[in-house]
Amino acid sequence: MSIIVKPDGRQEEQQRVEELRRLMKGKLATLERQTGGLREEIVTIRRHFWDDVTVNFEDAAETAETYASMKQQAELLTERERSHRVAAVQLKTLMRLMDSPYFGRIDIAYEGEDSAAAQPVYLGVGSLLDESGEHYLVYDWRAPVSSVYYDYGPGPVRYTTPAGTIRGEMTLKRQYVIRNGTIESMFDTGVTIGDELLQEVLGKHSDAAMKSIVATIQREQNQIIRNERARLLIVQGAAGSGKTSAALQRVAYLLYRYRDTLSAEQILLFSPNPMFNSYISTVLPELGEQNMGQTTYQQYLEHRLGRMFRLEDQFDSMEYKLTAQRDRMYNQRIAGMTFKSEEGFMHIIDAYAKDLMTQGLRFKPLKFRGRTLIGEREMRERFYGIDNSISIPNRLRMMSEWLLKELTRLGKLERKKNWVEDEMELLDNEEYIHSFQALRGKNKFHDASFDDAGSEHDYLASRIVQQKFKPLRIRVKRLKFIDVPAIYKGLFYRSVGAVKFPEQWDSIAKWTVERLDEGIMPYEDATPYLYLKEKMEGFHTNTKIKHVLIDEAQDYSLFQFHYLKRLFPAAKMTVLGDSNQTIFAHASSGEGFHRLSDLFGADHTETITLTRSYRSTQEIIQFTAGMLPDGHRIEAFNRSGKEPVVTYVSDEAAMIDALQHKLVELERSGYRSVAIICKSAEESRNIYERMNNSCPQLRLIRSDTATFEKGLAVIPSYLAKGVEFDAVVISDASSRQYSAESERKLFYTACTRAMHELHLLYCGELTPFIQMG
Ligand SMILES: Nc1ncnc2c1ncn2[C@@H]1O[C@H](COP(=O)(O)OP(=O)(O)OP(=O)(O)O)[C@@H](O)[C@H]1O
Repeated sequence: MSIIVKPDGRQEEQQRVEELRRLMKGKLATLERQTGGLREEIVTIRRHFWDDVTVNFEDAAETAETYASMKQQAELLTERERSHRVAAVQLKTLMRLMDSPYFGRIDIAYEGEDSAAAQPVYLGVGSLLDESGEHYLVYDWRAPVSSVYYDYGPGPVRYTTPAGTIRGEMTLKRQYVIRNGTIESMFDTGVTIGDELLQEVLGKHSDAAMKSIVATIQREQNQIIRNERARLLIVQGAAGSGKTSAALQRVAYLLYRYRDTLSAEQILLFSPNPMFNSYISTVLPELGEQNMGQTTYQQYLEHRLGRMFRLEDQFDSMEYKLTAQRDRMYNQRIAGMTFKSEEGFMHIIDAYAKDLMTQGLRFKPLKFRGRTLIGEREMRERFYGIDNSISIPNRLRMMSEWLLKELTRLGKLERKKNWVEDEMELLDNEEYIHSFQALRGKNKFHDASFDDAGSEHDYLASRIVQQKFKPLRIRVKRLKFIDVPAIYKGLFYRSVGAVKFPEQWDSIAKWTVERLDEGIMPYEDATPYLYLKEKMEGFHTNTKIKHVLIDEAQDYSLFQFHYLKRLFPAAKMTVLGDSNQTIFAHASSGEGFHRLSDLFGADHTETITLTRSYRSTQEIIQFTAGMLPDGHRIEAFNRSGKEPVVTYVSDEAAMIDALQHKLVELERSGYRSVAIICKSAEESRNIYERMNNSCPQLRLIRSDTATFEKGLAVIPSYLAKGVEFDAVVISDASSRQYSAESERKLFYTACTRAMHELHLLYCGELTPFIQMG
């Protein structure tokens, strides 16, 4: 039987798998030989590179000959290296396909063909060609034709290729579970990818890392993965609806679709915390792609701020919000966090920057050996003496040129100072010889006289001054003569004018200035500060990045989105979030996420909403949806499990006992990951310390935890976002912990981390967010 003919029954299908595996084994053996041979060749060429090159620079002709032979050798090496890379990629693809060559099949009769002539298209995690290299035995899941598998059921279909739209009729849609070359199950399905397979995938216990979902991508997720039009793609999706999964599949898709022009380094993912990075890190390599760049907004801010300030951690500000209610500044601080993250504050900074065009810019005097060389006043006068229709960044560049010239002039005067003589005496012989040679090179000695002391003295003096002035010149070139902290503080001394500031603005302003004076940058000030800084200096944009993906986007403020948009002007943005999981203080309204569509304008924006949730059992989804006013919109995937269990405990000691009991019970049930989710880091630490002795395998997750692992963990609610566990125990679901409206979403986020079982303990009164039926 030929492997490109259409098999019908299971036996024929199995035969096809076997034929494919035989073919792959043959290909593997050839490729292994080829890569081995190429590797040896490369090593040999590198080792003997110069043996085969005739080096002769005696005259122009010989030199040209030498270059030509070097070029030839280099080209040979490059060509072998390229062949090796290509073969290595093919080898990896084959190895991936070996166990499970494909997961789906669609039979398509193209427009004008009889449906009996429908040809099968098999889909796998890579493509496979037959021996002739002309027919696809397996199509990559990202190939244009593969989209039909995700978008349609049997009936009329169409898909887009770079050459245009293709229409046809799907006569069969089949799914397979193939392991170790054996078809374990196989079923024909309708429009959506069959529930059976999803049931099986979702019913499994969790892994230490996220899995790829290629075989079961749902139609609406496919819209996210393959979207190429939108400059801004907004994905609003319920907890567990596959936003992160779809985002990662999208990266794999883009890398395939634009493989000649797009590389993994040109894609950047902003994720919520370092542990999340580890959690998702295996998905792309599993699909045969390199991981994209990953960062957190916090890391990005730190990188931009440099060492000027100690940046407060986003999680510290969250912890403050959750635990510092008794702090005298609490209400002001929270109001300040919200205000500073709104678009309105950005406009205030815009207006301030406009004022700075004519007054108020602050400079740092250029000092040398304790003396002021160029004072702030002189700089200010110079700056405001320049035509004020010229933008601030351009004027600063002009200032920088002027300052450099001034430094050259002042440097000449400096050479005559006593300190230069002192330094000269300390010079060692080497320095002298070096200057002598340099001077000879410059032809500064007259008549080749050896001891032109005057020249040598001047030269050494100028070198000494030059060296000592070097840091000053670098500061000037880097525009470090602008006093950005003072300018930012100036914002808080301004009269409030017509703008509507929060009532407590005076104390917020005072508090902010005090923090900055202490060298601390509050988290909520970091973005406004950098925005203002870049408005002065000119934006340091990164045009290399072509795609920015922002996960857990509900926790970003509109201000942050504007800032990111400016930093990556050449990038398309994919923004994924769930406003029901907005938990950070600076984004408490979820406003940023709601108003995102204004960022690029309606014409460049597309929004996709995911309402079906896959992570948790029906029972858990129903229970958690009840916590939300719009919870009825969330659709549960049809997978049943145990009802969530709410247990009353009399006091804290009883809570610890109950937690221990639950952990033992859940571990016995065979779950691989169980988390005790607490509201704050403080509560997590407390529980961990009390349970650590009797449960040594328990792991405490903190904001700097870098790896996600299976097992038992205690974790603060806000660090658990984005990840999932087989079973979750909420340590304290009492109204004492969760009753304010702002805590509703936090509680919802914590509960929706559970895949199979959810347990809640409470002491005193139960949180009002739970509706007991
Ligand atoms: N099409 C699918 N096929 C199989 N599994 C899926 C599919 N979509 C989502 N899942 C699974 O559902 C779970 C939740 O997915 P994911 O973490 O991507 O959701 P999310 O929307 O980012 O969640 P949250 O907002 O709660 O962090 C994961 O275990 C994922 O593998």
